[in-house]
Amino acid sequence: MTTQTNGVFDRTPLIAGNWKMNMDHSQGIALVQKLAWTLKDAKHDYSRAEVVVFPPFTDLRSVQSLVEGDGLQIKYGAQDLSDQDKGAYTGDVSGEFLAKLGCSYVLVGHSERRLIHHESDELCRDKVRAAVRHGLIPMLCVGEGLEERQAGNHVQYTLEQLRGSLADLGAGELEGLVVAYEPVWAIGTGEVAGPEDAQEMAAAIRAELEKLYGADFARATRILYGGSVKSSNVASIMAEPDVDGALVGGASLDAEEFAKIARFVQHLVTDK
Ligand SMILES: O=C[C@H](O)COP(=O)(O)O
Repeated sequence: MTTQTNGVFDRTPLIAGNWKMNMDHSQGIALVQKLAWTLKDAKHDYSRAEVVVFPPFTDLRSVQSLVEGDGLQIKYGAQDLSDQDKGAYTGDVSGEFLAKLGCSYVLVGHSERRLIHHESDELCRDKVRAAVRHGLIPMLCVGEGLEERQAGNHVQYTLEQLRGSLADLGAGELEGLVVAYEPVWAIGTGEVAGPEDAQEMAAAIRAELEKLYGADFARATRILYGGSVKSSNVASIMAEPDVDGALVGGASLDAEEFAKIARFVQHLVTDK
């Protein structure tokens, strides 16, 4: 990644909106349209802060038509994918299909998949591999629960998830990988990890990536923070040198608020 920087490294900040199971396809179109207009009015420079949305599967074709038809610079991705490419896997969605819908990214191992659907590190690893196989950039989510945080094991726990979800994958296969650190106790709760907590974990993740894949890979990898991010707290989180963006849930459902978050980040980069 090039152009503007966060901290001391050359990485373009990324603001991602995970809609979760919200917004049907017509609501989704309206949200993307409003987001695009709001950012256009504000003269948002996408090369300084990339903007990505993760709608539900059923919205993707509509979002694709809108983005391609109107030549929007907003990117989009899916919230999950199968580790398999095709066959008797009822209800699953192949990375091949997502690539055909123009998805750039795919979330892997979001805490809601790990907790509600009991996805293991091994399955996440196979999903990362499936994403890469189809030219999708995996946005791998990791993060501890309240129990690990209170026991002081949060770094160890999160790095174990990271290693397990990337096991046997080589640096060459993972170009563009994005890691999202999401402390589960801060998701949708209004509790935000302090900027220093986000930095502590982002730095630990980067150091681990360096051990696994070397310094160049670690320097190029974007690490996002997720958990109750809003326009009122994004600036302090983004001021940390190892935090390269945000994975936003609830606040991404409001086009004006989400645009404001992206605008703040772009200004931080521009004003540096
Ligand atoms: O994917 C997004 C994260 O789970 C954060 O969600 P939230 O911003 O609603 O806390």
